[in-house]
Amino acid sequence: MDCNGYRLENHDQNLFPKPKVLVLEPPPVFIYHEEKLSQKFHFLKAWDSPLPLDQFLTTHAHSVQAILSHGSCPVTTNTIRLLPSLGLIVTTSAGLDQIDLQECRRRGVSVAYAGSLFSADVADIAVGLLIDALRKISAGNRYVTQGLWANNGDFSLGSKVRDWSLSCRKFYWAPEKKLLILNETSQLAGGRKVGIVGLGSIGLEVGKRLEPFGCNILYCSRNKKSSASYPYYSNVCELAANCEVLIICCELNDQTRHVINKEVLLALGKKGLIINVGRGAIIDEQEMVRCLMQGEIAGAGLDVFENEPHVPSELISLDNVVLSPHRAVHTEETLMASVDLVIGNLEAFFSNKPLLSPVLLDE
Ligand SMILES: O=CC(=O)O
Repeated sequence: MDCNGYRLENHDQNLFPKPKVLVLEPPPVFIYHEEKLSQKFHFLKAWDSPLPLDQFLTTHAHSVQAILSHGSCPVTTNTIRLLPSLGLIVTTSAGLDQIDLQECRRRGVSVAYAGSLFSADVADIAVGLLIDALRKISAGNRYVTQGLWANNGDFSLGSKVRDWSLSCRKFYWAPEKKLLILNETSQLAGGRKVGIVGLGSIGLEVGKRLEPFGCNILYCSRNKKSSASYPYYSNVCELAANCEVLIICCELNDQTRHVINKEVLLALGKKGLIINVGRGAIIDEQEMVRCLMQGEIAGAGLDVFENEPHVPSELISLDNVVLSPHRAVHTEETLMASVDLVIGNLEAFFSNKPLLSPVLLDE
């Protein structure tokens, strides 16, 4: 038995009750893997109770030592204050904007999170959205499924992932082949310029995936990264002015809320494309919708929105916008890994051992 009064393995439920963990709203790991999680812990399901949240929390105030949370479930000052025995919040997300970290710091509540568990999956979606928006894959799908192709419609052209400058194009006539040959080596003028906002683990994975496409990567983040050789911009507006695609990979906090504003979008320009796999509120969404509608930017690929699951209706009808339901983080495989990480963190906490993926709160 550990010093919290729990035995995590082979427990007799009467002698050694399972540790109680509060769930405010069920994260996908809980929805898909409740049975596995429930073998070890007793979950108090706030969303399932007829009691109003505050009353539910007050009822269980002294038995809740841990909360299981997720990216779109706020853990507020009020919730933390109503739980005097709370010692841990484990969130299945990499983002932490939904948790009042200041209150956690003040109260000495530890936080565990997903760290870089999902970074590769998120980067895959970022690149997928980019290629889709440039080459109009989803728009093409609609065109075919709506029967427009069969009706002799005209589907508009997309543009290259690898940008070629017209001035460098060279064609020559090869009489033996009776062909007009495009001289590729002499005409590669340099890749499409992609600006990454936030060069953390997701941003680095995005860069790694786009380099083989011949893209020129630029980035902007809080600090210049000594490990990255990409050109650095301290100002996001300058970055936008110097690239054709802007990919948002940073976290949401007071400094990054609406950092992609009208000025940045106009700097990105009429041929510019914006991809967001960070958080919706990093972009001023209303302004982005206006820019898309008025052709101030060329298109967007969006996995996150300001008021999820609500997506501005204007975006739904636009063919230059690709939408995804905030699923960049999850694949079947990472969801399984996420369950193990949640269990590992909760077991560590209830056994007074170091957390597997702690958030460093003392900054
Ligand atoms: O968006 C999801 C996450 O932060 O993990």
